[in-house]
Amino acid sequence: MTILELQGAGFAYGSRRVLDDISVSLSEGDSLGLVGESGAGKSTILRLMLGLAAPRDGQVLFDGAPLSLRDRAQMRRFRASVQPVFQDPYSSLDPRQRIDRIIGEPLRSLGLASGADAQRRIAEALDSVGLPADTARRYPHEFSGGQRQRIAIARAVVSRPRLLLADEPVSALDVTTRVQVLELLDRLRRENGLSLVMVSHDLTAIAAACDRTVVLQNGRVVEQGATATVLHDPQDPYTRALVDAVPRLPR
Ligand SMILES: Nc1ncnc2c1ncn2[C@@H]1O[C@H](COP(=O)(O)OP(=O)(O)OP(=O)(O)O)[C@@H](O)[C@H]1O
Repeated sequence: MTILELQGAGFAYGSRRVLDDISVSLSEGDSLGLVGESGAGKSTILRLMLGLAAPRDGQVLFDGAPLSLRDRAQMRRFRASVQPVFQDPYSSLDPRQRIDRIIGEPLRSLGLASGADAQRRIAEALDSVGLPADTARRYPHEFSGGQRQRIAIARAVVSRPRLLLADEPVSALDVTTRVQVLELLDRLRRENGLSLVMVSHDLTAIAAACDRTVVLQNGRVVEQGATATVLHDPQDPYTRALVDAVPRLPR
């Protein structure tokens, strides 16, 4: 079943059009990479997919129904189902809050669990990202970048979402940690049937995490398909230039 779909979506900041006629859909278990040079519109697509902005043209469908930012019941289901993971695990975690409070935030704001039930779900989320239970009682500054990104991912999965939207989730991390966080995302997908949209400049990360890839140029889709095909047999000259800029792509 389709979880989230953009149908002919267009967007503009003021009079400046930045997206045109974008159609992409995510079903259970799908993983989709969004690539394209800086300014191509990747983050803006994530904003539409997260319900942080409404498209000027076309529509966003959630479980087959148009997403309405004013429909509170629908937005509550949407927020529990579709969760973001941000780029920078340093600035995305409030340094004054204990980890259990940070991870429990979606449970509180969505009214999903409280008290012992919430603590159980926080412990489960920590376990699912490979962090020990005592992490809950500590503060962000006690953790490395990779551990912080695991904490951010624990916060993203605590509401038991169906879809994660990740904007450059590994670009702030060193190479070894990158691989570990990509493996974690892959395991969460396999074990929990999670779907993933990932924006990245790093085509190696896209190749590791995403079955399908959409290539954007100036707010338009120039190519989309199976990641292996898009990266190893690009049809569009723009995609070819992106791929040629990477010294070695894994086969
Ligand atoms: N708040 C804003 N106000 C005005 N223009 C914006 C705003 N945010 C983004 N833009 C413009 O919209 C276009 C698309 O930006 P967007 O951030 O979606 O691209 P991107 O592909 O994610 O880029 P990057 O890889 O650099 O993050 C760019 O031309 C950008 O300058």
